[in-house]
Amino acid sequence: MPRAFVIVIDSVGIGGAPDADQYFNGTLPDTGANTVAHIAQTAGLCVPTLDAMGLGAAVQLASAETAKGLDTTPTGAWGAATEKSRGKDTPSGHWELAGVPVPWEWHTFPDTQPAFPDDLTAEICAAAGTDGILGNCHASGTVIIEELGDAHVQSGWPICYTSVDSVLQIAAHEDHFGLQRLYDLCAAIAPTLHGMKVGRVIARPFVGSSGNYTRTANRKDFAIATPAPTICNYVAQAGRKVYAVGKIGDIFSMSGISDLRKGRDAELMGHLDDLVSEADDGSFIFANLVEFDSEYGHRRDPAGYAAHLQWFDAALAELLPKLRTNDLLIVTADHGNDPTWPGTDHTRERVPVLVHGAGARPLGLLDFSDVGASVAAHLKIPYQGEGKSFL
Ligand SMILES: O=P(O)(O)O[C@H]1O[C@H](CO)[C@@H](O)[C@H]1O
Ligand SMILES: [Mn+2]
Ligand SMILES: [Mn+2]
Repeated sequence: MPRAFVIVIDSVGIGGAPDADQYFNGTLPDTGANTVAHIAQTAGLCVPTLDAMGLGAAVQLASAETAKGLDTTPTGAWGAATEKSRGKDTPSGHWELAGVPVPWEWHTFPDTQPAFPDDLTAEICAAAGTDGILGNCHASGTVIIEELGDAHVQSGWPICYTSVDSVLQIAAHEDHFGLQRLYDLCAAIAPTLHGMKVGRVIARPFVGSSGNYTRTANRKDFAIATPAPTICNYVAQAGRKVYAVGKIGDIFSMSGISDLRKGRDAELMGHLDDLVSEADDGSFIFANLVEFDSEYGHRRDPAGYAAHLQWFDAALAELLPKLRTNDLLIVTADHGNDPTWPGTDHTRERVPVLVHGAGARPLGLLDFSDVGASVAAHLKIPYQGEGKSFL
């Protein structure tokens, strides 16, 4: 029986979103942002496997820009997908890839201090058992723990911050505040935030001492439930297994998912390698590799981003020959995060859809949800999500 692998390389956008002018980093619209093309231009990019799957061709189709050095004639099926959900965040992108565009406007918090309404702050304090919170503003997560880490350790107050995304993030020290206490705090306030149509409460634990605070891999997202069944649910309803790798479990609140494997990106590639040999016939393997976004995109580090793409390209080159004859593997992304762009937020972009196991052909301009529909078609299961199969 056929199996389907979808690997989301988080934030690897290819420019050209027709509505980029409606999305911002600060006051600057995302018009012209292009994660892959601008990394190739500023840092240099050597990704022969992705390019052979169609990455360079997809950049050109999406944005009419050329990604320097990406000029191979594709030997895979390739296209560029456009998002319709009104959000350039991770849940919007993943849900739509999974066949469920977001039907509502997300609630975001203003770029003011305080950013959060007083009644919400009071609820956080009550749940945390503290007299106040720190932060209460838009921030970069690595910068705010540098700035407020000492005050957090001294006062015991949680550091609460947000971004242009529909999120409330809480940073707290694993030893001084406690990891489980942080998770419990996020879980306690999540229903209120979800009721406000805030997509996620994110626990951002960190360790270390003054001048040396670092975030750990124990990040946990408490996401709002999807408004309709996703490809994960349809696969599960057909009696097949759904393996989630990385953040996928959090993004879909584990709905439809029967096996979860987590870790840093290098470990996640190891999990994918294991799953190529051990995943059940007829199953769906859905992976997210987050470090493109969290370590390099938000940190505006084009050289680091290029190196991580090159690492992934080499790992993918080792994985592809191990796939079985009937396996389908799709590499795609959920939004952009151009590391050459002002600000530290995501950028509204089209994403690549690079398909191994479906011949060599251009698929043209696609919708995000065509990915979910194609997985269903490949697995030959009933599917009532959005999208049209490109197979
Ligand atoms: O700066 P950090 O904490 O990495 O935050 C980033 O991560 C959040 C969730 O992916 C985004 O909304 C962005 O703000
Ligand atoms: Mn993302
Ligand atoms: Mn992000």
